[in-house]
Amino acid sequence: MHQDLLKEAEKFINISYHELKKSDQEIKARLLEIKDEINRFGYYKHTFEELEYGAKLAWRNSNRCIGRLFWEKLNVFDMRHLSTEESIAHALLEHIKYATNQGRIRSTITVFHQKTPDQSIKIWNHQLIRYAGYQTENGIIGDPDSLAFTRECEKLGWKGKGSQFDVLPLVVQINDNKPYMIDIPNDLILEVPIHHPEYDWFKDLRIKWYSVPIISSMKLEIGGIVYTASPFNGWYMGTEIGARNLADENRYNILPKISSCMGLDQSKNSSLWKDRALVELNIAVLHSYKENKVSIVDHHTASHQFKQFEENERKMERPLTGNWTWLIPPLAPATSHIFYKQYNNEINKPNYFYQKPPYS
Ligand code: HEM
Ligand SMILES: N=C(Nc1cccc(CNC[C@@H]2CCCN2)c1)c1cccs1
Repeated sequence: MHQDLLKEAEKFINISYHELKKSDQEIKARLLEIKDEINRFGYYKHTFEELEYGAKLAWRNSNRCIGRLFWEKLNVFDMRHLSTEESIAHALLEHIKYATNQGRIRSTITVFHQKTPDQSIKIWNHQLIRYAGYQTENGIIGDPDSLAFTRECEKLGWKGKGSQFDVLPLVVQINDNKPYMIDIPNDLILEVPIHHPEYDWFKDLRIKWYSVPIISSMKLEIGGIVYTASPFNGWYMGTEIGARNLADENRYNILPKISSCMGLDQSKNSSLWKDRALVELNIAVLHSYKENKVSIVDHHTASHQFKQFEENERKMERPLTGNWTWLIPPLAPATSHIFYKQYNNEINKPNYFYQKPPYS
């Protein structure tokens, strides 16, 4: 058991210290320290520099991520010293504030204490900011993806307003303690009303989305150490909102409404009414975020940025890994160079991984 941990630690220290241009001397010394710590405690503690670079490497190794050109620009908040639910929840609110930055979104990760035999920290939210989903006798209100988590929050005493866009509370759990739940203050939640640059009726659909996607359900693994609470954010690619979150039938499913307002013929597939509604919805999303000065990237620009990332990695003689099925954008995929290439989907570490949900 400690052998694997030591092996993972050695691989990580060798890669990171080499890239950080440290001497062989330093590498050897650090490895001795870690070996000793593992022998005494069964795990070891990262320096801040190791944690910071490890979080960046994990982003660079995220095969499904099209946004990796900016992997070196990640703001890392070290919150490993926090040991109470209240202080952890407060740090999450600070993360939301700092990352949002009034719309000039800053890629940020907050890392809480590593998993050890006597301490595990779990954030129950999928994303720090997300809308509730309610099952009612006449269908689902809100985000169907949130049905299970919304029920957990209600079990913990939360009561939503029952609207299409109720922001869920934060839920933090240490070990097997009763989960700690708090509402996010409204002034911390920056949202964008979705309007269309030409179709004035679009605003009557009364749809909006939140500015900052902050993934809080994945774990970060660096050199054999697992950080089960390590929420991270970037900014949205428009298609995530316009081609999936608002468009999927099992999400907000608004294409039929848009198509009716556009007066399209929904009686036959070949009118491509779905495609026309999709394009206008995605134009509206990009237009609205830009109008509100909230960071967003269109899928064409994001593809070009990813191409630059590929070139940088080749120049640095690092083998590129990627997951084609996630990298191609869901809208006009064949207009992206990604569509025409194959990618090695090998999983390198450090990386971000799914973990089993704390509730079920
Ligand atoms: C800066 C702007 C960024 C953009 C535009 C971006 C874009 C994306 C998109 C579009 C996806 C696919 C998501 C989906 O289809 O559900 C994705 C996946 C992913 N991104 Fe990025 N990303 C960015 C930054 C980051 C950062 C800062 C991290 C971590 C430090 C990150 C880690 C990941 C991971 C781990 C996945 C895979 C998630 C999964 O497997 O469910 N990304 N990214
Ligand atoms: N732009 C983003 N999008 C993103 C990134 C990772 C994961 C997700 C959520 N993906 C899960 C959904 C639900 C199933 C398929 N997609 C979104 C970012 C979120 C956090 C950093 S970047």
